[in-house]
Amino acid sequence: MRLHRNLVFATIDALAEIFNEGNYADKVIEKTLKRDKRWGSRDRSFIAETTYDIVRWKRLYAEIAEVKEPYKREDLFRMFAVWCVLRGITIPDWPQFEKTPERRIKGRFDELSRIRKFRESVPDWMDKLGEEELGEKVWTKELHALNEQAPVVIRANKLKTNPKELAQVLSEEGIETSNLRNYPEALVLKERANIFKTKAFQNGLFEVQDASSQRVAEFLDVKPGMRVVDTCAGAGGKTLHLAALMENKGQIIALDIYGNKLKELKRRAKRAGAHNVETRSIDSTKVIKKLYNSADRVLIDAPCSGLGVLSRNPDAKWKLDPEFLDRIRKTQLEILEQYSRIVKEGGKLVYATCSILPSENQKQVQKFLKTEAGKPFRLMKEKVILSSESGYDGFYMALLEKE
Ligand SMILES: C[S@@+](CC[C@H](N)C(=O)[O-])C[C@H]1O[C@@H](n2cnc3c(N)ncnc32)[C@H](O)[C@@H]1O
Repeated sequence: MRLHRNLVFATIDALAEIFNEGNYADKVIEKTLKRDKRWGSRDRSFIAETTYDIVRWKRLYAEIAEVKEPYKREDLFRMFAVWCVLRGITIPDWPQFEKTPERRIKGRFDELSRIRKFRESVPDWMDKLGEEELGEKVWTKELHALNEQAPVVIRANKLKTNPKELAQVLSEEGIETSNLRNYPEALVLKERANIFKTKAFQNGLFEVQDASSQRVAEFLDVKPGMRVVDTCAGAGGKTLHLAALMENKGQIIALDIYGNKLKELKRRAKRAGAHNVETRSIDSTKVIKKLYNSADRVLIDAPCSGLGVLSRNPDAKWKLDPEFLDRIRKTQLEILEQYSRIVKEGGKLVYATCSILPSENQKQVQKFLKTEAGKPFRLMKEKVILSSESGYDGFYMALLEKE
């Protein structure tokens, strides 16, 4: 691989913004890719993938390069040189890479690879917590899986198409996919591509949604004609899936505390042809109280650490901290206690997170069942999806019935 100066410089600029200014990697990359219209798809994927790679391996690379935060530009070039050496890419003879100690880099890599927190590149506190909660064996395997690049999975929108037909349409647009066994609506891309540009996407034939995430709406056991409340709907990944499972019949009320996310949800629902979705912003407790005892099904896709989706969002390793986790666990329990009241008698509730920590998952459900609001509920089943076992995101979901 020959490195192009403008692409490497764009990557270094993006890294400076992510590491030193604390901006979100996806947003920074999106902005960086708009910088030069002449960049083709290969150039764009070089910038995106290299930036994500160096974000993912930040601790390991910084340790090998012997640099400390806040990183100066020359430090970022040193980390970039580590990336090159470990991938067997010839270092260009630019002044920025003068005297790159290739042998020393390889030696340091071998040394540090013996220690999990360096090998898998995570902060000390996260490594300790993961081991405490999951045990040494599971955490080691899981962490390794969460450092793999995530495959691109899409969900065929059954309101408009089916996986077979969609695969054909995408193939005609030059995008090859394969089926995913046991995931009835999913297709996985054989090669990464900018699928948002396809006509199929613009016509609402699919959504990008990880395979594990596609399990959540299924778990809620919805039927056409039901009244369903999606309480933490965000931009509507699961809402749209629910609409498809309900064949557009019945009612879905999508809630979130952020109005801008719900705006995006509405745009996506229109594209997907989902007509039974109504959005409501939670701007006071009244919004929730008005819905008490009214829904056949309630989904709580709770805000969480996102530790199950590190392969998609490696940035979270550096943005999360133990205080945030404490706060989010409190919020999760409050949400469970309040929003569960929306379920009517005989109705069902799914509590889901994209975390793999029992303290955000099973333990929260157990705590909830002991509260006043939890008393009428019975845990019907729960599913723990580990990335190391499924090959997709880590997720948790619990189905509860109100008796
Ligand atoms: C895991 S995300 C939801 C993802 C979304 N369901 C999807 O499938 O695309 C959690 C969502 O909860 C929202 N949220 C955070 N605190 C909340 C609260 N107290 N009540 C309702 N929603 C909340 C966040 O804005 C975020 O959109």
